[in-house]
Amino acid sequence: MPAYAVVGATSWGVTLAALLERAGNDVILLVRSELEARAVRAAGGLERLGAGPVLGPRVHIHPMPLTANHAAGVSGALVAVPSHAFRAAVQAAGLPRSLPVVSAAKGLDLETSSRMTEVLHALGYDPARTGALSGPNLAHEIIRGLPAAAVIATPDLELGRAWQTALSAGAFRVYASTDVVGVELAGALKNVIAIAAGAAWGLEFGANAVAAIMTRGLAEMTRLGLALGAEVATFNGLAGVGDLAATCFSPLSRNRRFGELLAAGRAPADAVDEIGETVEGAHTAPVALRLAAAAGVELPITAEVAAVIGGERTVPEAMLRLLGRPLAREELPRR
Ligand SMILES: NC(=O)c1ccc[n+]([C@@H]2O[C@H](COP(=O)([O-])OP(=O)(O)OC[C@H]3O[C@@H](n4cnc5c(N)ncnc54)[C@H](O)[C@@H]3O)[C@@H](O)[C@H]2O)c1
Ligand SMILES: O=P(O)(O)OC[C@H](O)CO
Repeated sequence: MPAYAVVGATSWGVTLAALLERAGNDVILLVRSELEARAVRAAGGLERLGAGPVLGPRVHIHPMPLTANHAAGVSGALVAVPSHAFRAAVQAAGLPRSLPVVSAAKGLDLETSSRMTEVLHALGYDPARTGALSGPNLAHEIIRGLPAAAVIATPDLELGRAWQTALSAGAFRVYASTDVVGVELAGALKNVIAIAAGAAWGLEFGANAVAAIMTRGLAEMTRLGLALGAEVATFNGLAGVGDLAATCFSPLSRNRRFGELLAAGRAPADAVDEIGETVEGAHTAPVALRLAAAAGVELPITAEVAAVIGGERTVPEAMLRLLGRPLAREELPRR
């Protein structure tokens, strides 16, 4: 029986463990402590997912690290912790360096501006066997069995096909890609644009304004992606426009809700506390700006989001600055 490891009993980690099990795999869910293992076993998952027990008998919940005994039967690992905890979680998980490892996180490393697969490479994992999973994937919907699609990017399409089979279960459909850079960048950058969309919802600007933010946001995500070696098509796919749409429109999105709270005048730290879960875009905005400056690319929406998070201006001031930019031709990145 194929077996896979999932690192992190987060909303997405538990959902991925459930999907792998539903697709017929044995799963080892690696958690931070025996105490956490007991809590996840007792709940059959995570209470905050609001779906009741979702993990069956083929999901084995163990504290990190992966033991040599368990590692022998594992075909691959998915890492589903927030990007700020990614490096430490991978180190603690003790995954063999030869194992295919996929990042399911949607963020960039604050210290090094790296993508999560670059963090894996820096830790000694084989670039040919690492990849990224992304797409319009709100865990709360997927865990209830609602239809959704994702994209898994690996340098080698054969490896991607194996992941597709491992993860596609019921109404969850996984597509394969070889554009690791694009899938990772799209997944991270869309969170920042979703904060701006949330702010527009919070100010009751309406669907026209949100659609404009999404469209111009997609243009700046694509510009940066192209400058960093991604393919334009990826930004028109599930990891790009697909995830951007889900995140900007769904009230379930933490990034959107964060933007709404900022628009209501909440301090960024208070808004994160109130949400009580991961808000990746808040960390990604300044990193994206650093990458853009180094690549000579302009990211106007991201810059305003970073300025609001940095306490330099209020949401209404940021919106006025975006609306007051010089009139321009509608340039859409194509290459
Ligand atoms: N939740 C979703 O719908 C969803 C969907 C797709 C991708 N993602 C991505 O998955 C990553 C994790 O997000 P999430 O929503 O599943 O997280 P979450 O908000 O459910 O959990 C984050 C919290 O989990 C706890 N945690 C558990 N194990 C941890 C570990 N090993 N290291 C650090 N913290 C740990 C911490 O308390 C942390 O604050 C993010 O990068 C997110 O963008 C999330
Ligand atoms: O709740 P968010 O904003 O972190 O979004 C979750 C997923 O990334 C949506 O695809």
